[in-house]
Amino acid sequence: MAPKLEIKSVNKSFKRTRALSDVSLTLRENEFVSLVGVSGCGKSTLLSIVAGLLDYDEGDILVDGAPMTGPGLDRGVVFQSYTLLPWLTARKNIEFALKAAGHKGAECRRIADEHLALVRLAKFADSYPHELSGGMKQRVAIARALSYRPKVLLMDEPFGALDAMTRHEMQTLLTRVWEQHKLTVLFVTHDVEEAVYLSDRIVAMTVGPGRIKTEFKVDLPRPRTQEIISTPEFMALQKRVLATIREDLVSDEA
Ligand SMILES: Nc1ncnc2c1ncn2[C@@H]1O[C@H](COP(=O)(O)OP(=O)(O)OP(=O)(O)O)[C@@H](O)[C@H]1O
Repeated sequence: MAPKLEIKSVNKSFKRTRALSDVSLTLRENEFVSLVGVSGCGKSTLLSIVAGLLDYDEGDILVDGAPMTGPGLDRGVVFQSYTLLPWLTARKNIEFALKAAGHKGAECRRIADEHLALVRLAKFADSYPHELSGGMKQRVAIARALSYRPKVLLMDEPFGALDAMTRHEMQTLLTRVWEQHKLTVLFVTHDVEEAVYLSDRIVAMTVGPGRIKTEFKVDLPRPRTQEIISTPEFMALQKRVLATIREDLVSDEA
């Protein structure tokens, strides 16, 4: 299948820190890939670079075969902090993004409502962000990122600020939306269970400098429900990924 996102030999240094060293990664169409690794291994740096929000020193990034030159509507971005505009309702937040993508009047409303229904928030279309819970705000952010049909969805710890129950609900919702919409997703998380549950492939990064260490293919059947978390296959893979990350914690302490 054709690659949707190609990251080729990317290097990035901040003043004193070599944040990324020769990072290469390719995502196929409809592939869900998670980045995991100890704090400081460069996960967020890589995602911000791919989003076009951060410069990089060397390398190439291609989205659907075209060189990436900055932020663009070919990539949808969802961060941990809810990036909704507080003075706009849920619907207007989505319409705002759709207008930027070139959609007009009634069409914006139709697409916004369709995506609010997708994340089960149809009844909250006229609510302002301060009237919504954390999970609801993040659902609006996901609806907004999907509304303009990006080629790739970039998510940085999108459920990190949510309580465990809401987090599980959001994971289930994201899996459902991913299955319906055939999305290509690059997902950053600290939570290995979340990575195994959601992903087709898990890429473990390592520190000093940040680079790719190992990849794990997730061969668990789909569609997945939360019950899969307690199966021996799931737990065995989770253990292997955790062991790889823990090696870095041990070498840090040594
Ligand atoms: N704006 C910046 N200025 C200087 N150094 C930075 C900056 N942003 C990140 N770094 C450094 O780059 C390295 C990678 O940071 P990054 O935030 O990408 O890691 P991470 O894996 O996402 O960490 P975490 O899991 O804690 O979010 C770290 O050493 C960090 O200190």
